[in-house]
Amino acid sequence: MAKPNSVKIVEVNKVGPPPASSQNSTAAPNSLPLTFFDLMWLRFPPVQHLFFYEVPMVSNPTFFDSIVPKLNHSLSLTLHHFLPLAGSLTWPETSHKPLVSYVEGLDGVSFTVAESEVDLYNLLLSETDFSKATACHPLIPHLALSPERAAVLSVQVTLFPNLGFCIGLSTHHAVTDGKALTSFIKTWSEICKLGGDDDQLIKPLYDRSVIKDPKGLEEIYVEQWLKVDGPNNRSFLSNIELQVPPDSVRGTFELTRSSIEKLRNLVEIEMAKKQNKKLVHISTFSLACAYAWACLVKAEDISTNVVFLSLPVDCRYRLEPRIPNYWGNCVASKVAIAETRDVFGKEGFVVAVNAIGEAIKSLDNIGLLFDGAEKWVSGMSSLPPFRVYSIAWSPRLEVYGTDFDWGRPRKAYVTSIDRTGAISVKDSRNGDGGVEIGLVLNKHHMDAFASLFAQGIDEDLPA
Ligand SMILES: CC(C)(COP(=O)(O)OP(=O)(O)OC[C@H]1O[C@@H](n2cnc3c(N)ncnc32)[C@H](O)[C@@H]1OP(=O)(O)O)[C@@H](O)C(=O)NCCC(=O)NCCSC(=O)CC(=O)O
Repeated sequence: MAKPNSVKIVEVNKVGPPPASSQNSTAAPNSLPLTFFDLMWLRFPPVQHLFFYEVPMVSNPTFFDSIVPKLNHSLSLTLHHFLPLAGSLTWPETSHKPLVSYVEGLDGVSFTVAESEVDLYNLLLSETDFSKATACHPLIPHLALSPERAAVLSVQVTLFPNLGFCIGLSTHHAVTDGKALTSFIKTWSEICKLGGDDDQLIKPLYDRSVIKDPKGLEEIYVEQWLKVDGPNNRSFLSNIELQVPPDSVRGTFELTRSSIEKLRNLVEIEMAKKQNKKLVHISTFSLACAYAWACLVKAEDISTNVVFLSLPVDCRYRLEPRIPNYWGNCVASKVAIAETRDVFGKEGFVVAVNAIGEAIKSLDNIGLLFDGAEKWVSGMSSLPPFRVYSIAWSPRLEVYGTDFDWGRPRKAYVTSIDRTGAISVKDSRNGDGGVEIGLVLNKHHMDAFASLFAQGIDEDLPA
């Protein structure tokens, strides 16, 4: 019997933008230097996503003769505006830092077409069972990495006969963050839906001079990376091999709009009781992250005195001047800190909201945005001896709005959290302003988390 995780690879080809001669001058630059924001992620494992689309009764001919060519052609048109994604990262001896460049005829996006041979669709989308974390791996495209060269994007489309298909993406974080990747995916889906290029689409800003670096972080990060397993280590391979823990399972948990409102009321009541005027930031994001974090600390029965939660912060709206359309990496990191025993307490969730709120509130002071940034690369190049929780993705990136012409995704996963251990936070599929939490844990911790998660929102919280 076939193992319930196998797909048949039908073809692998390379997709690039249309030839330069056939295009107008709005193309993205062929080559870009990395900024300090990019350098932070130089050896980070690929960020991987899966988007499942339900297309009942989809046949093999429809998929191979219509859907795949449509996705392939629109990808090519889209890459014209996002050339770095079709390129490669290199670090020539003549350059003091790495760069990403696209060379026509050499580079391109690896595009794999596959067919699922078993019912992976129902296995992975089951609402009642947790799927094995590795079950979805055959749907994720390989991102070619070698010491000398790293691919930036690879794509895989996989057919589930009669059920639908899935689009898998692997990307290199040193070239794109969540906002930049989302702008590419949204543009691709729009072009696919419209059936051609659209000049009205918002064009990315590639100008690197808008990124100021008064602390000299670029120099610091380059020096630090060269020294990790160095001297002069210009490799793209990580010194830390992040593994998917054996026996881990993948879980998705929904906080509906009304659950979030209940949580918000709970926090406000607790704050009023204590006449605590300190808490000034109670957003949907902080409530959702705090709830997941508090449940997780309890489920994992953490024994350290203090717990940390690292939050990604989009700096595009926080730099002066603002750079909303900047394309590349522009995320910083803020860490929320709480005493573990307080998180375990009856008001653990409120403690977690406070900790996250304080971390986010500190961003009002732009001077604190890069506080401690000198140590960000050293933090990335070694594993801490204790659990550091982190958040991946953001509800604001609205993955469930990604419609390539086959409707909203039936399900979207940030699958790479299985290596990083991050908590993924996304918008809710039903578009009600709720939040979807994604986790990969061992089965024992997942069961404990599920129970705590359900208890907390089922309890009679004031609505
Ligand atoms: C620091 C933050 C997380 C804090 O978020 P918060 O929502 O708590 O606070 P905030 O000040 O931004 O927003 C306060 C309120 O205004 C609303 N609001 C503000 N700006 C908005 C916008 N542009 N679009 C829609 N809503 C917006 C919020 O929804 C919220 O309302 P309401 O409470 O009603 O909702 C965020 O500002 C931020 O930078 N988010 C982006 C993170 C990101 O890019 N992540 C991807 C990283 S890359 C990645 O993850 C890849 C990987 O590593 O795997």
